[in-house]
Amino acid sequence: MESSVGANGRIAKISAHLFPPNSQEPVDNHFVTENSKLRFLVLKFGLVFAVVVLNNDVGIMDCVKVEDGSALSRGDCRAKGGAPGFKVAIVGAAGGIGQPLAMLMKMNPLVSVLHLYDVVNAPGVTADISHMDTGAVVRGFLGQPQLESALTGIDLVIIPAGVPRKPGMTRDDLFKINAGIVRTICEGIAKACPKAIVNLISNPVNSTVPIAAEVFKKAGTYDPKRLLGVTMLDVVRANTFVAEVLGLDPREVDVPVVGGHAGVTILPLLSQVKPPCSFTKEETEYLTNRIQNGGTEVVEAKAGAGSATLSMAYAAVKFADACLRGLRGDAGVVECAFVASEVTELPFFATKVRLGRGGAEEIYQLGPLNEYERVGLEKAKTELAASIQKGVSFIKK
Ligand SMILES: NC(=O)C1=CN([C@@H]2O[C@H](COP(=O)(O)OP(=O)(O)OC[C@H]3O[C@@H](n4cnc5c(N)ncnc54)[C@H](O)[C@@H]3O)[C@@H](O)[C@H]2O)C=CC1
Ligand SMILES: O=C([O-])CC(=O)C(=O)O
Repeated sequence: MESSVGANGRIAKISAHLFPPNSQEPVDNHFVTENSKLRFLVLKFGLVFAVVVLNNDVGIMDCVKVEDGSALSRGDCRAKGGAPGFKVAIVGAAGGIGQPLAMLMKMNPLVSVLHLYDVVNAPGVTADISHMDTGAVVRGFLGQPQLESALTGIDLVIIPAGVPRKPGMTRDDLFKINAGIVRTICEGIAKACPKAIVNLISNPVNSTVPIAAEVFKKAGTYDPKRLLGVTMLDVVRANTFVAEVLGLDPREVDVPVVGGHAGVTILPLLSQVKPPCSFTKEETEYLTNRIQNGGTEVVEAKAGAGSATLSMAYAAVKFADACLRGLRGDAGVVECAFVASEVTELPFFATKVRLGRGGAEEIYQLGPLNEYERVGLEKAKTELAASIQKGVSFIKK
């Protein structure tokens, strides 16, 4: 491929490899797409960007591939001076959750490479996020043909892909559309990054996690420790609402939330709140209802414009960061997640888990429950059993 800025040897080399012929290999800091018009625009954008960046000796282009296949210079796939880190992919990166999540992950010092994949609008989000002067190198991927490239070599995949609720809908009403989306993405993960940790956000989580597990089992890649349904938003809400009642800073409050991620399956264990405290019956009922219906509260307030996105992006980053610290080998990283479990008779259940190099390395028991929580647990299990079975049957049918 000829370049109009061929006078500069370095740029000529870059331009020759922006879109390697017949290559599935994504090119760093460029949007990879099948659309030739878009390719041309992106190529132009990439060249202009390369000129600016190289002239200013800024590290973000340090990883552009050159003829001999090695990195152009200096950074080996991370921004100049950037600490070694993990490769993270966001699938559904152009969505309401995906965009702020991409922004926050670009700010995370544990991330060295950030892949942004979506079936629409990924070029704009990628260009936008890539201008942030933080360490992670950003690459964008658009559409199904790019899914495998987006996932290759990835350590942690975060999935906020799929449709959100509108007022009057339950999370289960999303199953029809989101089940197929999650299946396709998980087939891609099984092929391209079978050892990655997966953070699954797409609803209904109580069914999509079993779907993902069945896809991985079929592919022979299933490692139950590496598949985590994200229930962090329930914990974030519980901490906030409990702190309000207690008159504390929410950062000082820790509420375990177990079960699943829909209605009565969301079971806050108010008897185990830290710092130790007690609630009246009225407070317990108010808090339990508010935590269980936090998602609906946002759906109704947004009045048709979707569900929680900003608080979810915050919660997703909090959880992803915990997973990355676990991967790094940090001790004592404990968060709640919906995982394969033997804590109850159900095959999946959300509890506190210890995150380590292998994912959810230890799954904690429920601990002592009071009578109110024991009744709640039975209700949660009944609904959860049906949602789990629905997910399993979707793949096994
Ligand atoms: N686990 C949790 O606590 C929460 C889960 N959610 C769920 O997260 C999901 C996403 O919510 P929003 O970001 O608000 O929705 P959104 O509609 O704003 O964004 C979804 C994104 O997914 C993309 N997408 C659709 N099909 C795809 C595919 N096959 N591959 C990759 N990307 C695809 C869309 O193009 C869109 O950009 C919903 O299912 C929602 O219910 C939302 C809030 C909390
Ligand atoms: O309520 C929804 O549909 C989105 C969600 O899962 C939440 O906000 O907890």
